[in-house]
Amino acid sequence: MELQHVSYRYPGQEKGVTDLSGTFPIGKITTIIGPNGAGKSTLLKTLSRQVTPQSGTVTLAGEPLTAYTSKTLARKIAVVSQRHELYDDMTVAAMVKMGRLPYHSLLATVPDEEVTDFLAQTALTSLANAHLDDLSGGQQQRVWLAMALAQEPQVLLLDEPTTYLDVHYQQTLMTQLRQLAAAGMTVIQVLHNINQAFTVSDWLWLLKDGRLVAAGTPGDLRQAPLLAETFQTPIEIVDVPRLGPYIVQVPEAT
Ligand SMILES: Nc1ncnc2c1ncn2[C@@H]1O[C@H](COP(=O)(O)OP(=O)(O)OP(=O)(O)O)[C@@H](O)[C@H]1O
Repeated sequence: MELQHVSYRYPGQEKGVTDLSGTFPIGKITTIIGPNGAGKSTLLKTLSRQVTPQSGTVTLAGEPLTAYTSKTLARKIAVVSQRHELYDDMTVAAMVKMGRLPYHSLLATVPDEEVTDFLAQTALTSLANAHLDDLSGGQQQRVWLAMALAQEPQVLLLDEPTTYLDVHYQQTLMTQLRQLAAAGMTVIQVLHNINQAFTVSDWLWLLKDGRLVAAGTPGDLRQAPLLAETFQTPIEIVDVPRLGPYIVQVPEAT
């Protein structure tokens, strides 16, 4: 995916994203980082066509996003959503079947076999008949991932996917994202955990005040002054045995 001079302002607001240009490499994990309100979620919304930029172009495989029909786009781009109470009555299997809708006209005509693999990949097989409101936050998060995978997308977008996950499942998810990228999927996520972002990603976008401050490999962006300035907090990079360089927030000098 590529952005060229993309700007989006929320209706009647000054806030949003401004003049973003750059690429999201195919088959790689790109993580968008930056302080609260930097425009990370807004950028993801421009990539999923949830919002349409007032200026600039977002392209997928060389075509502007606006050229795709909704159904075609749903076969190319999937979003791992956050929890939504609207679906509490649905079973896990029915939710994952919804992910197959870009390939069928009706939910009722999606064969059970089509969701088996996606349930297995997300360790949900034994919960297939459970209702969403009977699941823990972490289990629900896996349902959203299973739905997105059922779309068999080229691009997977995730907004803070580790929010409801314990450290074990955070690690499991990051490993799974690495496997999906290795299989050719373009993974684009927003993370607040900066060390997780630097560890798991091939490419990073650093945003602040709606603008792109820097984009590059973790090695390019692992610079204490750049991160301290962007996050407005004192930062040092320390070498942790068996872990490598680690970004730590240090107390303000008194
Ligand atoms: N629906 C909305 N209507 C109006 N302004 C919005 C809306 N959503 C976000 N904004 C504003 O746009 C700017 C960017 O918000 P965005 O949610 O993209 O930031 P973010 O980097 O994802 O923040 P956070 O880390 O806090 O989730 C912020 O100033 C925010 O107040």
